[in-house]
Amino acid sequence: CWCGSGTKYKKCHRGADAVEARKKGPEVARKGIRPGIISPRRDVPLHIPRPDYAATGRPQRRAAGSEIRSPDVIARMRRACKAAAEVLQEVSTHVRPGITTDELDAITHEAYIRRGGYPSTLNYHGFPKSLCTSVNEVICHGIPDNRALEDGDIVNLDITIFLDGVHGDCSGTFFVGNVEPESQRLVQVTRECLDLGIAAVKPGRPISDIGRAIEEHATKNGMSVVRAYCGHGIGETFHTSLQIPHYYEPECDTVMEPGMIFTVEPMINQGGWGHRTWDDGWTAVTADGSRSAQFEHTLLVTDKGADILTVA
Ligand SMILES: O=C(NO)c1ccnc2c1ccn2Cc1ccccc1
Ligand SMILES: [Co+2]
Ligand SMILES: [Co+2]
Ligand SMILES: [Co+2]
Repeated sequence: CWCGSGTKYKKCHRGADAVEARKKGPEVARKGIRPGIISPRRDVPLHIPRPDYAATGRPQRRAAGSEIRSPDVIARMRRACKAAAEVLQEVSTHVRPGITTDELDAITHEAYIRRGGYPSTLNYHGFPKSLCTSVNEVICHGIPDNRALEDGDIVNLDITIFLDGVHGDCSGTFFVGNVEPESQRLVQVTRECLDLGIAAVKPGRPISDIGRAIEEHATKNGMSVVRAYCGHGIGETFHTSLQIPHYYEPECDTVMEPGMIFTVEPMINQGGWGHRTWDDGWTAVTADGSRSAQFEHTLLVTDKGADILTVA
């Protein structure tokens, strides 16, 4: 299934997810149409090295390899992840009521290129922009468009840079102007979920420890964990076959080992965990219209725990 856990369809969250969304009936379906307009794709100067899929949109299928990264890849990942964190920091300073998500995309696009990097999401499976901007009930993969951010919104900016042959991936959820307390609490709990998930990273322990720590904290606070999108192995490819569920999935029993590099990127909903996808094929929204927040880091497993790489 989607998260690679091999769970049978009837048990897998995607099956339950689809059933849940159908139960919601037409009022959810109507929301599937994008309100904004997407601008033409931005160019990347030819001197910028680009990933294999930049021209075709399709990443080369590679056999599942070792998840243990070489010292050379680790060194390059440290630089790419630092650059990603710097870009996130820089772009977040532009978040305010009135700016459009497309303008944020343009700022991000230039910030990557200024650092000699390629926007990893651009044309990744055909994704049309250099940044994901997920506003309010959008869970992830929001496409920048001419929608202006409004006072009271929350917006996740998901940054991934391809630099020196490797990908650095991080995201944060930011307040637009004055945000009401319930949404502030959602963002706070989501940041705590990321911190607790990373604290659970220990060599010798199974990957499922991460989702257990996150799900416990989210549900304790009356919130839910999105099940359809996971963290992932990352390095010379944007995604590897390693999946990191943010809910407790005992079947995800891969043992964490020093040298592994993956993201933890919990998406936490105010209401139920169900999602649906807009008709653009990318934008994921909560099935019940409640708000969703996300934070993401790329981290290296060390013999003591986790070394967070996406720090500016
Ligand atoms: O790890 C990610 N973000 O942290 C991540 C994972 C997979 N696809 C991604 C991202 C970001 C952007 N896309 C592009 C896209 C491709 C196909 C379907 C939907 C979106
Ligand atoms: Co699944
Ligand atoms: Co990301
Ligand atoms: Co990611």
